[in-house]
Amino acid sequence: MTEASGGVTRRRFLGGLGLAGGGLGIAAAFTGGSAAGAVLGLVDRSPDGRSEQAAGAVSTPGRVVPFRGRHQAGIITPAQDRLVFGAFDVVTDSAGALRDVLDAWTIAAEAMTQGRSVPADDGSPQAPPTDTGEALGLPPAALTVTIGYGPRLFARFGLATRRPSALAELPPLPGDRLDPARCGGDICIQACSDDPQVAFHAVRNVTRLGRGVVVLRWLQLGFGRTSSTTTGQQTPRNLMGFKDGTRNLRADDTAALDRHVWIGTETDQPWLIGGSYLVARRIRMLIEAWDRASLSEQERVIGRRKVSGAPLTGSREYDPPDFSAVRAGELVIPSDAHIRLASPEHNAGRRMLRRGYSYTDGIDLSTGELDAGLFFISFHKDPATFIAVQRILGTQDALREYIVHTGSALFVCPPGLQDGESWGRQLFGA
Ligand SMILES: C=CC1=C(C)c2cc3[nH]c(cc4nc(cc5[nH]c(cc1n2)c(C)c5CCC(=O)O)C(CCC(=O)O)=C4C)c(C)c3C=C
Ligand SMILES: [Fe+2]
Repeated sequence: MTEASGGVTRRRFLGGLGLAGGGLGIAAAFTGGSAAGAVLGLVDRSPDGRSEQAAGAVSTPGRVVPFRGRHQAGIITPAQDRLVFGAFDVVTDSAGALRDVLDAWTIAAEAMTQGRSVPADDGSPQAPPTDTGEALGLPPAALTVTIGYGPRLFARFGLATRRPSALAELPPLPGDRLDPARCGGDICIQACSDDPQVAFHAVRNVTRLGRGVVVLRWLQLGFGRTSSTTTGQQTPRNLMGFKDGTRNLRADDTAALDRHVWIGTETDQPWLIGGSYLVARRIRMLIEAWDRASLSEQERVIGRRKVSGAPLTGSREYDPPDFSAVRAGELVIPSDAHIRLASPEHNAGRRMLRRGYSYTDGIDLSTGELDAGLFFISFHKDPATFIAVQRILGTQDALREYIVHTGSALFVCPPGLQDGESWGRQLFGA
């Protein structure tokens, strides 16, 4: 399954992450940029050896989402059906070791998004296989691997001068019932794919490549994307049964993305221009209580019709909500309706890109109720937007009765990589 092309140094580096001496091999590989795959003799997983992108097709499961570009994939690229989100703690004190891992992750992530295995060693039966193997034969399935860095990382490894001032732990927010075991992290990897096994394979393999340098702090699986990020996508439904993402920012609205999502020249860290802040919130839905609420109560809570997704002031999904409409002396969209309180009209024009997923982690053993809900992910030019909106939602939103925030994290996602760049080089600045 492998092709011997890397020699002993690279085999050791990539196979067992023997970091000593490995950096050189990786640096050489990056000078080939996107040709690194050929240099390293990557294994093509697809049965016929071709990616559908090469053949000009755009449909899943063979779809390849380009790994490199101005922005990281996995932010405004079309939301896939599945998510595996890993938050890692860095457990080494060696900046060089961390950098080497990030460089190895770059090569592995680029390969996997192309439907290839983690770059191979010489296939020695005496060593564990470089790639764990469960994605062999599976197509790329639109895999994206997106990296982000948490606030605490910048207090170490000489990175203080690279920290953007907007990156700090999220403050306690009203209504939080956070489980520390589901919060924070030094690095996040968001793997999205239309195939759950492909997404899992990506996080499993970066975890393995990082052994001794990073450890998983928490992991969240998601299914059924709960927002659309492109105009071509139908609005999906969340576990409350409502269409979620109707008024989301769209990939083709570049002016709005520049204003609300992408870090721009206002940052004190120019290396982050083109990146974005990622907020992750694990929000449990009290599904049993929700399912006992009448349809009209559910629609008043959200401010939209359940079946059509239309605002209570309209008849079709994309009708703009009229927040001033009054019927029989009452606001048609109630004052505590979720879409009113979250709207830019109510938040000084603030908007965000939502890219969350539904989750279920079985049942809450203490009550026998479902532990299921929304793994909310949003992207921001400035995380202050999330804080401001959540302060309002956490104190006034009618939805509060049916949800609990149980996990929380903030990361800054750097911009996309150019040919020849790696995550390690990008973070440490050459
Ligand atoms: C702080 C940000 C937000 C959290 C947390 C949040 C949780 C949450 N939302 C839903 C369901 C829906 N949200 C909808 C719209 C919507 N939600 C937010 C922000 C947060 N939601 C925004 C910014 C918006 C868009 C507002 C606008 O631009 O007008 C909708 C309506 C459909 C849509 O526009 O997407 C639903 C439904 C749940 C169930 C939930 C927590 C579990
Ligand atoms: Fe919402």
